[in-house]
Amino acid sequence: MSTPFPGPGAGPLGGFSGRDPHGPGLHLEAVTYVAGRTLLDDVSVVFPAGKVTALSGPSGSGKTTLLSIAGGLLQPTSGTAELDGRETWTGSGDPLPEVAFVLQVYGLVPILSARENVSIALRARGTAPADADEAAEAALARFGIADLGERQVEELSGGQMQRVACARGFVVGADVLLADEPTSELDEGNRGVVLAELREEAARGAVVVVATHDPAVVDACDLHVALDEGRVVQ
Ligand SMILES: Nc1ncnc2c1ncn2[C@@H]1O[C@H](COP(=O)(O)OP(=O)(O)OP(=O)(O)O)[C@@H](O)[C@H]1O
Repeated sequence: MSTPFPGPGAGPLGGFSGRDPHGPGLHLEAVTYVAGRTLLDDVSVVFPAGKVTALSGPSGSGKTTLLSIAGGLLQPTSGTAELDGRETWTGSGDPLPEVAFVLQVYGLVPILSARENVSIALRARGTAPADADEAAEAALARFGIADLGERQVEELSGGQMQRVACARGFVVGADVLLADEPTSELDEGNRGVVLAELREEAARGAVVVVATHDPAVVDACDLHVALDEGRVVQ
């Protein structure tokens, strides 16, 4: 079964061409990151609001590093990452409240239930516990795992954990959603579900960036930025 959510096609230079470079979105300008060696080298790219951008590249090409700088987890060695004119690096390594991540390593708390893992993302932002729990259940349902809400995360399969991580990232309704390989453990049907949800987030105006190795995911995105050895090659 092919993905039921084909995008308009991710053309060459999709991350750059044909758009106002100053439009709403996440703007990275001449970003370089050095940690022993140069991991990102003079990267300038725009992730526009309302679009899903695929970030592809071989393993080790710098995708996670780029997402981390884009979302304010890491300070660039030089250059800037700005969300609508505001630097995402706030000096602490905490992301802006407008930014949500789906992390490649999930970052779930193993002894908490799936619902609790999703709920805490909202509670941390000040949502009342009962409302957060209700929204968490709805978010789990978006990814087809409503029945797993009470299960401890350490009892779940890799793919189930990945869907909990997706629910936790998506539940916030953030202005910026940065998803690092969110479909790597999923079968084709569940990959289609995640792609549809990514498109929903963009449709409500969010900046959505998805790091991926999967050509089917790239094809389903609106735009495509490719990295190789820390440089943008497409
Ligand atoms: N804190 C760090 N210090 C030194 N090197 C690092 C650090 N973090 C990542 N690296 C290296 O930087 C390079 C880019 O890593 P990164 O995780 O960004 O790549 P990636 O494209 O996301 O890879 P993958 O597809 O395997 O997840 C790799 O060679 C990695 O070993």
